[in-house]
Amino acid sequence: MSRLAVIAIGGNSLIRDNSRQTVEDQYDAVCETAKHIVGMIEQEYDVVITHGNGPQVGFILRRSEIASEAAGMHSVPLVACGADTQGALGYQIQQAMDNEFKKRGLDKTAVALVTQVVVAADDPAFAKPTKPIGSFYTQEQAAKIQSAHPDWVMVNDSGRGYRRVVASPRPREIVEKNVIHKLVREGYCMIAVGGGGIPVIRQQDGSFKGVDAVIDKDFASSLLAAEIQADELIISTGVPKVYLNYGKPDEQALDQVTLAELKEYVQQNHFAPGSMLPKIEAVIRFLENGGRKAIITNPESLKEAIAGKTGTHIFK
Ligand SMILES: Nc1ncnc2c1ncn2[C@@H]1O[C@H](COP(=O)(O)OP(=O)(O)O)[C@@H](O)[C@H]1O
Ligand SMILES: NC(=O)OP(=O)(O)O
Repeated sequence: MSRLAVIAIGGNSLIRDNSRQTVEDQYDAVCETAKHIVGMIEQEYDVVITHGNGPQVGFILRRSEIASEAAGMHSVPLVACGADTQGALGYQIQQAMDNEFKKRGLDKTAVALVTQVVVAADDPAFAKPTKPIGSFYTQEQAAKIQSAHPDWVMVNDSGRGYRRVVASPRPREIVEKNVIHKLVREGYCMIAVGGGGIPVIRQQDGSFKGVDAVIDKDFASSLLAAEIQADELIISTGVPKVYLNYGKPDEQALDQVTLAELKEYVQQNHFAPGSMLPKIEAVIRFLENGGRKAIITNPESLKEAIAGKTGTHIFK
């Protein structure tokens, strides 16, 4: 049987730089990533692709707020903005994967599945926003925005600029996990848990209700990978490997690491909160919940990484 992998694509990795943020630019980046994932599928992998939406969900929310302020249009709740990103990015990934399958003569079909993820209504994250969304601002821009929008919470996002943050509760259950598992094992290339999943709470009568938040896609991907008993969790982001002393003169790439060593490095603060740290925590959760192997690398290194030639490989 093929190996089953959940592969998480970063929302930032689809926005290549601040001057290239159009929908067409994003599709180019998606096509580039799709080529690398199809290369992986050719190596006997069944794949569930998950993706981030941090930049995209923030753009949609801001557009809606501006239209509401300027033209009295109805505003769009954050949960609906997240659902919009699942559809729009899911469409792009599905089309790019299908086109690449055809180009290479592979009899495969990609399916983007709208995915809801259950969170706890009393998750403390609702009172303490931490998830960066939308554009990056300079310190001066951020100060101006903050005085115009006193209700916004803004943070410095890993030294890359200032961003608005929203609540990011912990994912607890993936509502559509069984259908994702069934379809991927039937040979479909699944695209699921987009943007970390649409956050919903389970009400007393058992019904679901959407809530305004953005779930971390690495945490949701880790949960999905554990729930469908994936062989590997692969996190595709902006760097080929994880580093100790990242960005410093004595930076050191990690090739193979055990779970115990990784936990040590977390204690030593090697991973930036809001960027690499959530990925590391997602890997730790996957390995503690029955997973055996995780890889962190960038899209262009995927094929080499699954062959063990690059990337950071983490084992139990
Ligand atoms: N220790 C580290 N090793 C490698 N990259 C790191 C480290 N600490 C922080 N980073 C940064 O984290 C980034 C990945 O986070 P981010 O861009 O938020 O993810 P995503 O691809 O999911 O959008 C890398 O591109 C790198 O700039
Ligand atoms: N939802 C989410 O985690 O998105 P990013 O990966 O783009 O931050």
